[in-house]
Amino acid sequence: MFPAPPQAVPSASDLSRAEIVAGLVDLLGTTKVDTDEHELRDASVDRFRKYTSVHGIFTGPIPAAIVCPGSTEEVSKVLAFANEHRINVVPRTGRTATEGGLETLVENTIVLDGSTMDDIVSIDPVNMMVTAQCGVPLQRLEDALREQGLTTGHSPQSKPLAQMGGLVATRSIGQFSTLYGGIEDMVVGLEAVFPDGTVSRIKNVPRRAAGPDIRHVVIGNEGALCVITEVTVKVFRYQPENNRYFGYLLDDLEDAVERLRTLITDGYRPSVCRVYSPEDANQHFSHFSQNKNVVVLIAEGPEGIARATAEAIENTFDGADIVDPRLIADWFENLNWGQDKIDAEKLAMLESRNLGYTTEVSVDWSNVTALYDAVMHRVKTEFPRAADLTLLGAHSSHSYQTGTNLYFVYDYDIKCPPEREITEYHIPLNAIIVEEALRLGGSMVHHHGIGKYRTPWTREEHGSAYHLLEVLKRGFDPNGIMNAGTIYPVS
Ligand SMILES: Cc1cc2nc3c(=O)[nH]c(=O)nc-3n(C[C@H](O)[C@H](O)[C@H](O)COP(=O)(O)OP(=O)(O)OC[C@H]3O[C@@H](n4cnc5c(N)ncnc54)[C@H](O)[C@@H]3O)c2cc1C
Repeated sequence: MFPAPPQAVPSASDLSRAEIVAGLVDLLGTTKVDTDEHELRDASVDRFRKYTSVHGIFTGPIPAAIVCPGSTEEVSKVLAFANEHRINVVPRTGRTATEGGLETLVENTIVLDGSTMDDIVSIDPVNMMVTAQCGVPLQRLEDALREQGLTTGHSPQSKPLAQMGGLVATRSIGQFSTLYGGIEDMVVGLEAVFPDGTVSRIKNVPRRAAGPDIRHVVIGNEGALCVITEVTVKVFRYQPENNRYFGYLLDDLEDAVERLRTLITDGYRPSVCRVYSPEDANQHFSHFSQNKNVVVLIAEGPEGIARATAEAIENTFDGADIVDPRLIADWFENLNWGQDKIDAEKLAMLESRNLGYTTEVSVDWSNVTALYDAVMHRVKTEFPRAADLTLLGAHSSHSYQTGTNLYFVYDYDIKCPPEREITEYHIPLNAIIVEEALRLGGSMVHHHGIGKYRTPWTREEHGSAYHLLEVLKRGFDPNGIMNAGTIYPVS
């Protein structure tokens, strides 16, 4: 039995839709309050419902307004107003969310769009940090840093579109994470606004032992506790001239994962460490993958470190078939997704009725291939529409001392009306992967966030520690106005 999609929730507000809009116009003026019907419809979903939305089908509550505050003070005013009148608020920035975090589950929601708060506040090349408002796209920040020979080291595939607020709110991770870490390793300090309008600024210090690390109340909150208005992240020297690219073909997934584990646990940190199953490899590397597992690695950093890392890679993958490094470098050049690829995907979905989604989980080293095998087996034997799958595979793309992630990819032909795509295909596949990750002691979500579609398992994910999450919600959002149904299941 697979879970049902989240259900619409009636508004708890004492104000009508028109009164909410009028109140927002009073606070911000008409130019910052958008009630255009098409914009509102689009704002009711994210990429979890990309197939239904491309067909113009919007079945959930349509928000009352999209507001675009120009300052932290205006964010504070909007939240205080929403809190007083119990209006649901969904924050957004780059709108690349994939897990339903942007769905407006409650009637007459306010969508709070931070993308117009887009100043790069300061670049500090001495103390190696950059401060940016929530609406700065990561690509723009990187371009500005690279002019000074610097980089954030953060490179999610959505870098051209995703913005700093959303990147921090989802605990995002980039392709070079094994060297630079996830966003949680990069955030030095930040500013956030809480539902009652309180503005909290966590100062920038190299480290401190002044109680629990309160940055982590904000990082990964997915708009369910507060709105992030500004962030400061570390920067590093950008030295691509030292990069060395590696590719290998291996017959056996377990062998590939074991060599990766050896490399990492021996203490090496290539920026990129990826192992693709043969099925997944075929969609990226059909020109050389030969139906084998493909390993992709990049050694980077200061010259001496890059050289030592490269030597360790060559030793660890000794005996595997070597791929021409130029093929790996070329592949990286075209990996990121801008608006052009999103638009092309929309056209393709309409023309071909074939769609691809992903579910990313993590697990310790001992259980990587067990998880892969279990998911492949269950999907093939239990998923009622297995015959419609055109791709099912996985890759590991972010590795740690104790384990790695598995990023499952699945494409399918849609042989049902568009409005049933989610329940017939996406939810069952997502459920199988999440259940198997939890069964093997892993995490049900590695980097996309819980959104609204993995909430059936939030309690199981956290076990007895779910209590801590509940206390955070009660403490920071007692009226339950922040992004209802995200992280926390609707009660
Ligand atoms: C093609 C593609 C590739 C992707 N690749 C990666 C990848 O490599 N790594 C990765 O980690 N993710 C990836 N993602 C997922 C997505 O890009 C990330 O989750 C990203 O961090 C979202 O940032 P955003 O600015 O688009 O946020 P949005 O989509 O606007 O919002 C995401 C979530 O954060 C909340 N939120 C947004 N802004 C704020 C704020 N200011 N304060 C509080 N809450 C807020 C929203 O309510 C929502 O729940 C990819 C997505 C796509 C479409």
